[in-house]
Amino acid sequence: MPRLALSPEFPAELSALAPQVRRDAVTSVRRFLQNVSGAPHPERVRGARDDRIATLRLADRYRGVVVRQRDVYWLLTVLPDADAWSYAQRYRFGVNSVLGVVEVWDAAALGRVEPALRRAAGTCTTRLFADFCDTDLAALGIDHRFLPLLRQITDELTLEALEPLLPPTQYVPLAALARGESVAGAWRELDLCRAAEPVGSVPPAGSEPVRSALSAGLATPAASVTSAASAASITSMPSAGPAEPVVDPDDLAAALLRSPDRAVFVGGARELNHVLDSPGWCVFLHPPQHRLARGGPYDRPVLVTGGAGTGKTLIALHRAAHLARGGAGPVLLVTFSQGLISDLSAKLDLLIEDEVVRKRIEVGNVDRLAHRIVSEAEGRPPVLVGAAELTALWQEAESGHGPAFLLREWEQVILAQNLQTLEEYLAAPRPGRAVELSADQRADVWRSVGHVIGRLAERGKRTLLQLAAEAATLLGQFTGDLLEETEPRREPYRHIVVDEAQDLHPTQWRLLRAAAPYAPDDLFIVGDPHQRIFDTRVALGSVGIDASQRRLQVSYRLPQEILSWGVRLRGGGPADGLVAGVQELYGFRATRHGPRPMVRAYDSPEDELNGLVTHISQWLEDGVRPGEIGVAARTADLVREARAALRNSGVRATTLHGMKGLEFRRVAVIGVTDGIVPAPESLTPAGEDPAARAHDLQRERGLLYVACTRAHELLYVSYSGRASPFLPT
Ligand SMILES: Nc1ncnc2c1ncn2[C@@H]1O[C@H](COP(=O)(O)OP(=O)(O)OP(=O)(O)O)[C@@H](O)[C@H]1O
Repeated sequence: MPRLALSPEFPAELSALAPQVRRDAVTSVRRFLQNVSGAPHPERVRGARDDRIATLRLADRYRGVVVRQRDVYWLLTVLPDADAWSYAQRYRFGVNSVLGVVEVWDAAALGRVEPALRRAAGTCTTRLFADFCDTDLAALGIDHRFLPLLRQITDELTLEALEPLLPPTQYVPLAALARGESVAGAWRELDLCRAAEPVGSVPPAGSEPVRSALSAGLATPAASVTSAASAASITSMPSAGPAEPVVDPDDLAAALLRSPDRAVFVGGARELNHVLDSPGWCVFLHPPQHRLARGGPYDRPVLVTGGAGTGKTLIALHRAAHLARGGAGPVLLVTFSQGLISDLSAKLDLLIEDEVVRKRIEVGNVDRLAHRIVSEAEGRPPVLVGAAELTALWQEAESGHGPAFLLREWEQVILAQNLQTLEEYLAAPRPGRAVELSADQRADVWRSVGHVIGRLAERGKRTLLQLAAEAATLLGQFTGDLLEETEPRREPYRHIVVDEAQDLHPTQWRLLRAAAPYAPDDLFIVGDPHQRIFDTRVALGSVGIDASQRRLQVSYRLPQEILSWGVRLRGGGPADGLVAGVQELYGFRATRHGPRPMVRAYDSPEDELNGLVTHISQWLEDGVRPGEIGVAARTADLVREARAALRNSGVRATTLHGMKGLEFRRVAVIGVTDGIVPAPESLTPAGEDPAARAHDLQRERGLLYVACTRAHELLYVSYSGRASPFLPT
């Protein structure tokens, strides 16, 4: 029986075919898998660069292109006959000698550019890689067949121009060397392209240890398809020195298994259907995503940070699925809003076929969790206080400071540090609060807070943060020291996976920490401090979560043009929170190019709305579906006006806050006007607290950045009158 692996391009090409051709092609692939009569057989391709390449007739005038080795077939694409033959003649395939992953070379294009490269090199004496001998390059997995061409490269720009023609595992270490990295540094970058931690892997001499703080375990197979890298077999060289991984370049099956972004094995018709019917992200993970989602068990909590569109949510989904398959206990996947809960639940339904496994995962947010715990403990649902009522209470309690100041002090200093007594408050640091308070002033504030808490208690009402704090205390009582060792513990979840972690308050973190036992794989957290849209900045260490950190650098959503513009908009500067210290956007990059963001100035708000309608109509005429378009504005009024102007179009309009976690093909952000963004009413007056105002400004910037980074194809931004000061010039 043949062993069949599919590449991500195959389902994509297949779905673009006419229905009858598609049906015939699927039937042929099924027959091929079952090795029954009528199954297509491999036919050699004349002029192919790789003698393992063949075609399979899958439908009338359509062929699949395969790389085969013994009983292993890697089905790359399906194309009309002539295109299939030229595809087969264009590429060659290899195995990276260091990582053991498959590599696809655009050999025809490289052959075409070679004369030009040689000519350019003839007029120049410098060579980009002159300082590195062939042995250095071999240690970085550079294919020896590429060396003659590589030796002609004179500068970084030429190397960049070659990037689309090279496998990433060749380009990444070369780009690192070109940037001035040492061989060891380039090796570390290459090592990030692994989909699983190798057993017994050591870097070349002279490099620092690169083994992650995470476990070195290989991945567990997914339930339905044999996940690549799950059976990665990197053997250790039987030498006297430390174990070096040895890759067998002729073992295609092992290489495919190590390449979860390039191949997935399907064992039967059901698995074939699952791969063909699921979106690509369900099946093919990029190596760093695979390594994080399927790695472990992790003996400490894990925190994954990364810019917009780096796949954090996908990793969280795959991690939750992986943990649920492990079956150790219930999994909670935490996200931010009700809308995102439905979105993630629907994605989990797509990702997990097995109902029993799916039922092990609950998707929720912290408020819901707190509500449930307190309801169960008290026997009735808690009553929440409304914003207006709370403001009135702070006004009533005023002690020389306004309601906004007091609320911030309560939430960001007192609740954040769980301060229980005046003495604790007097001794507590007040990070992020610029206005100094004397001991007497603190005592006044404490009295005001006590007043509000007392009045709330009299009315039987609570804020969401109070609810979270109470729920954490209740869980602490269930699981605390008072229980006998033998008593079953009462944490409701075995694993918690947190998405959009940047906006959680310390009190909410305490609740989550209390909701899972201290055990391997307890907490897996993903977030981006640059996308924070609420005023919470917390280092996880300060709430008892000692997480090991991983960072993602590549955005798969954004074209480079939107990414670079967004980074300038965000300020590019560091952001604090989640980890101790600050996070930079440095190194954040995209994998593709697209149009530059369109920034349009209008004379009046009416003209601006007309401009929006014109652009959206054009997009719809271009064939973009309404559901693929997102419109956002800072204020609810502007959103209402946009909805009215776009009525019946089916296009979604929401606030900047509402864009969090979403993704659209095209995005229009309107009203990016001075006086609207940043929203004046959400800024603390500079005279009241300059540090709070600076934080407010950063938060408003973050909000605009979040909305603008939702587009994976096109971004349109407009304003009327004077532009928002946040817009890059
Ligand atoms: N393995 C993959 N296969 C297919 N598409 C992918 C993959 N990884 C990422 N993407 C693309 O990138 C998009 C962004 O992924 P995701 O929403 O998980 O990123 P994120 O880091 O959570 O983004 P943000 O922080 O901006 O909300 C996906 O919707 C998808 O279009």
